[in-house]
Amino acid sequence: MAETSHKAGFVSIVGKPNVGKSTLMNALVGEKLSIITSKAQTTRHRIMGILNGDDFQVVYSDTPGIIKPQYALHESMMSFVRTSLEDADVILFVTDIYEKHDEDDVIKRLQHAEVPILLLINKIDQTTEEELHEKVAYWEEKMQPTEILPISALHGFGLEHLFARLLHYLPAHPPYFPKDELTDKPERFFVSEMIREKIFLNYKKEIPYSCEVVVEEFKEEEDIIRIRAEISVERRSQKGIVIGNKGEALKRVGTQARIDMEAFFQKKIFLDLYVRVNENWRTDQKLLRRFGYSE
Ligand SMILES: Nc1nc2c(ncn2[C@@H]2O[C@H](COP(=O)(O)OP(=O)(O)OP(=O)(O)O)[C@@H](O)[C@H]2O)c(=O)[nH]1
Repeated sequence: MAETSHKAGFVSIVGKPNVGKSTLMNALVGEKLSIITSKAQTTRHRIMGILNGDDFQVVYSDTPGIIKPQYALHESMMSFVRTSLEDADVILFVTDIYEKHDEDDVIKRLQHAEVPILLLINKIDQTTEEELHEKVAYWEEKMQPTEILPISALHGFGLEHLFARLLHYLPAHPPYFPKDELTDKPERFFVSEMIREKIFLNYKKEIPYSCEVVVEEFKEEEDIIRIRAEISVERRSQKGIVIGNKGEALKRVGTQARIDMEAFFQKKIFLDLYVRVNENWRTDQKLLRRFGYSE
């Protein structure tokens, strides 16, 4: 294979919260790298998912949903989106059939992009043809993207065509990463994300947004991985809720996360979970840095 016939590039997946960005990246990469829940703002980091072929390498970036920042954590989440847009060779702007037409803030960010923008209308499994036509017409007028593609990330509709169009726009370039690499994130990152996903699934209201997970210990032995992770909450009252009556709630989170980890690492997992109060960590720059919210 001649080096020049190889295509490689960075593809940024951006859009509002909950439109299906993580579902799309996982479907395109063929691995569950990004956690998915029905709650908005599940993704807090930029997560790269790399898809390798003989003559291509697509480096996808899943990013946090675009919001107006309300505290330091949000500022940091939005800085991940900004750098991801700056690096992009192709932008996948994901919207869905439910998104309200108030996206001017997002559109302003994309207006200066000098790379192709593929606008994806997701969740078409839940709409009618007529509604879809309306959405397409709306976006054509509002944003004039390079292409508009209707998809269903969850059901895999339209993804083959999307991939073909992506490859078309990808520049000729040698691979950026070794061909056996799947992501830029270390194992510990995925461990903390699996725990965070279970927190999102098991608690209500502000609790998921007030929790952060740090893996304090990750010890791989021959037949077992021993993991110790700490869940930070913002207030004492939240600690009680996360632990639950006789520790039952925390135990449930641990059990569910362990099952996912055993599937991911193909190894037995011993998981030890602690809860600690780190007051106002979402606004504390030092703690945010410790939790990995800086580039
Ligand atoms: N019906 C339907 N639901 C979908 C589709 N794609 C994603 N979803 C659902 O939409 C919800 C949000 O999906 P995510 O992939 O977490 O969305 P996101 O844009 O990454 O969300 P943030 O982390 O908030 O930015 C989940 O409940 C998904 O199962 C789709 O094609 N059809």
